[in-house]
Amino acid sequence: MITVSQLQSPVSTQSSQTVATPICSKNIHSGAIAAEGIEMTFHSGGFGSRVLKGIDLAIPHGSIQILMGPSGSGKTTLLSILSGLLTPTTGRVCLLGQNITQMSRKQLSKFRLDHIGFIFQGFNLFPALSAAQNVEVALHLKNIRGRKARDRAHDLLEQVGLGDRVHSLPRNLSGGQKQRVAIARALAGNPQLIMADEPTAALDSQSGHTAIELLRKLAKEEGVTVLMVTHDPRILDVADRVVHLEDGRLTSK
Ligand SMILES: Nc1ncnc2c1ncn2[C@@H]1O[C@H](COP(=O)(O)OP(=O)(O)OP(=O)(O)O)[C@@H](O)[C@H]1O
Repeated sequence: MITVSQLQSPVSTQSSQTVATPICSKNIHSGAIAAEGIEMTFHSGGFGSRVLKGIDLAIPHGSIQILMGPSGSGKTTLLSILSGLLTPTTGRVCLLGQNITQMSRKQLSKFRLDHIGFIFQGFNLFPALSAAQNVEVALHLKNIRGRKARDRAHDLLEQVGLGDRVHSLPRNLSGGQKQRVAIARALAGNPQLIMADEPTAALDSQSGHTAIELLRKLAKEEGVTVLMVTHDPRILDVADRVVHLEDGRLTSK
């Protein structure tokens, strides 16, 4: 599992970027998310554990893709590699036509901030900040401040069904409500890609439905590409494709 603190490395949006951004070749990588020959081996105590054994994946813009598989099969590892949080042992990942595997750390941090919304487990909200302020933090990272940030945060919380809880502190919210604040925060920067690890796991039936409908709308009406790990059967109805990770390889069923 990945925590939000790993996702939110502080990034200066003002940095002067002089290094050219690595571009992917058009023939293979015209979709939103593409991966080629991804392998991942973890080393510990002198042993190597080969978790991913050659993953190829192409996900079109505006689609909802689900990644399933048994516990320990490498779903979180793959999602982390596809979102640039982990570097694969071999292979390359192209997001929105850019080769993230060749990016410098600085380029990658900026790319994630500009283009990816993360909804991962362990929502890690700032305990002293209200729901709205937690969302505003994500907007500040994108240089959206003041009234504009407040209005947008309230609007996002409204969309996830928390319009009446904008001033609540995390300790006064249920697990499902906190998860919805985390979803609102992930959407704050209008990301083109959403990477989610069990986004509806903590949600009751009504909240789960609201979150799923929101993701569906983002994909179908705004062309956002959603890749998520989930076991939630409710999401299968809105998915364009479900891929299964088994024994280090992907199968499409
Ligand atoms: N940083 C790491 N170092 C060593 N091994 C790791 C590391 N991260 C993951 N693993 C191992 O890789 C395998 C896949 O882990 P991963 O968390 O990706 O699986 P998962 O399918 O997401 O599991 P779950 O559904 O239980 O969350 C596991 O055997 C895990 O122990």
